[in-house]
Amino acid sequence: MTCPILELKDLNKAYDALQVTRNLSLKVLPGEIHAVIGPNGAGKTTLIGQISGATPSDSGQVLFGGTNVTGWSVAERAKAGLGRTFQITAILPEFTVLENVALGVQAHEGHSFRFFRNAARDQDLNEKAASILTEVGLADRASLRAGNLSHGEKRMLELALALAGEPKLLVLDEPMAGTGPEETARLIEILLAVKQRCPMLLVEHDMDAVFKLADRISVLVYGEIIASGAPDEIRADPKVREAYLGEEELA
Ligand SMILES: Nc1ncnc2c1ncn2[C@@H]1O[C@H](COP(=O)(O)OP(=O)(O)OP(=O)(O)O)[C@@H](O)[C@H]1O
Repeated sequence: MTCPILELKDLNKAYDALQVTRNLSLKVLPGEIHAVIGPNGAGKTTLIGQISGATPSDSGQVLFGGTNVTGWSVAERAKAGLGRTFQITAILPEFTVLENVALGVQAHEGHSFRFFRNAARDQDLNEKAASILTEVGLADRASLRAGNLSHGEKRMLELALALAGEPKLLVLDEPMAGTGPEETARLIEILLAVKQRCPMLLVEHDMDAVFKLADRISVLVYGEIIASGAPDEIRADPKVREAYLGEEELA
């Protein structure tokens, strides 16, 4: 049997009397995009915090690559290969796009930020960074100041920064938020390409994007997963239609 890259077992989190996630279990398998959808306030952000380690769970377990990481910090999980993106931006606006990614590669390789002292290493970092920029479609923006990128391009750069950490799993928090239709279409293509080497857990409100990207979808309502399955199963599930998705959205 394939070992899940991420397995959540009976996770719970309450804020005072408000139970935000409830006996929440799910798996992300190698090679797949598993989307989590649900109405506002369903607990998606809280769940991402529980996965990344930013929000301690009251009970339950997070297994990453088969290892129990429940008690691990954000930094420890990130080091183990849990990449999170589309959060508060880590982009350095005064640096070029290439420098941003090269610094990300440098940080991942365990060097502190020494700002490019060794020429040979610079070249190696720059080559790795350039290859990641090609992967996310930003090669022609490499020498631009990151602050001058469009909103959608900044999202691609955030993805590039996450990839610089060579993650074993990417947790994507609303990657399509604020992007226009063209950029969304581009981002979908890029994420489908990235999926070939990195599985993802995707939280996203854009249903069109979710149904194009996801191999499996879990539907979260009031902190509970009410349905989990292939996109067609979710589309046809009466509980999901009733609880969350409008009939017309699924037509
Ligand atoms: N730190 C906190 N303290 C108290 N209540 C919180 C806290 N964080 C979240 N909540 C509450 O938990 C519930 C779930 O919030 P959460 O942000 O996880 O939902 P969400 O599914 O991400 O919503 P959205 O789609 O709007 O981002 C909400 O009722 C929210 O008010």
